[in-house]
Amino acid sequence: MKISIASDHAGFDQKQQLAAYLREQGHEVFDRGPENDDRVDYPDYAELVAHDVVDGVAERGVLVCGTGIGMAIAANKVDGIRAANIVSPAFAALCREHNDANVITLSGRFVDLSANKEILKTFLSTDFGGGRHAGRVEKIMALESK
Ligand SMILES: O=C(CO)[C@H](O)[C@H](O)[C@H](O)COP(=O)(O)O
Repeated sequence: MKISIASDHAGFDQKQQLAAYLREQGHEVFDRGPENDDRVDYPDYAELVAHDVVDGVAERGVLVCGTGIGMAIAANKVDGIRAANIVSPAFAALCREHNDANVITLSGRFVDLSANKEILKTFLSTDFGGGRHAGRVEKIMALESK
């Protein structure tokens, strides 16, 4: 799968490790930065990954900040993005099955690397359930033009 990933300074270490993990798993990874842990502003990186996803450069996006919250708020401002801030594999499965999330945002400060790897694996391997969820996701996307 083609995956775009980025972080801010708080998520930098885990972003590096998660990008390597995804490559080991055979994914094609576009690392949109940053290249070190100097302090940066997370919306700048959320924007890069969100555009990769809506432009079709990547099928999914991964964003890591201190909590994942700021990244989710920022990414969801881009039309076409359904970003979910996830801290457990169960929620990772549900954000795919029910919400067809195309971007996952992770916490680099409150969730450890091995838990985030498990969360990411679940996010990438779970399909959208469709059915009763499809109309709800369509209604979410229609909000962009209201
Ligand atoms: O947006 C966030 C909180 O919702 C992220 O966790 C950021 O990484 C955090 O705000 C960065 O904070 P810092 O004090 O500038 O390191």
